[in-house]
Amino acid sequence: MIALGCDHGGYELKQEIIAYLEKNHLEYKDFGCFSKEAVDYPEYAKLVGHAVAGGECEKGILICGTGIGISITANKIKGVRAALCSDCFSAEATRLHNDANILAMGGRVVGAGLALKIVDIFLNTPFSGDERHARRISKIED
Ligand SMILES: O=C[C@H](O)[C@H](O)[C@H](O)COP(=O)(O)O
Repeated sequence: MIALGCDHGGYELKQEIIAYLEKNHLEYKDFGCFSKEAVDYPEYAKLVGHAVAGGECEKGILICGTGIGISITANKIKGVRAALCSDCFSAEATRLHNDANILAMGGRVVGAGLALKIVDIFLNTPFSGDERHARRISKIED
């Protein structure tokens, strides 16, 4: 199950991601927001962050205008490793090296074509399992 959340700056891109997930028969839970009306991104970062950290959802995707505020907020929740990505290399590396469990993007930064490629890579790249990366992640958790 993939947790989705956004603010008004990420709403349109989230709709594109929902279409992608549905096309690929991937289960998701949408925590809002549900329109382009202005809202406060910390509310949605909190909902998605807790859903992922608590185990209700395996991964999450958060989108605000830049992806910055929503990722800053999500990373304050213990157990969340949110990665702000605007390129494919980072999306792959953060899964391989950081075992990131939330992808953050900026709806005002990346176009839908690139964003969907980033989502695809993020969802389909496993953690490498390398000892050095596991050791560093455990230091994050500490
Ligand atoms: O980091 C914050 C996000 O990019 C927000 O989406 C952004 O600050 C919202 O800006 P505004 O209220 O001007 O639409």
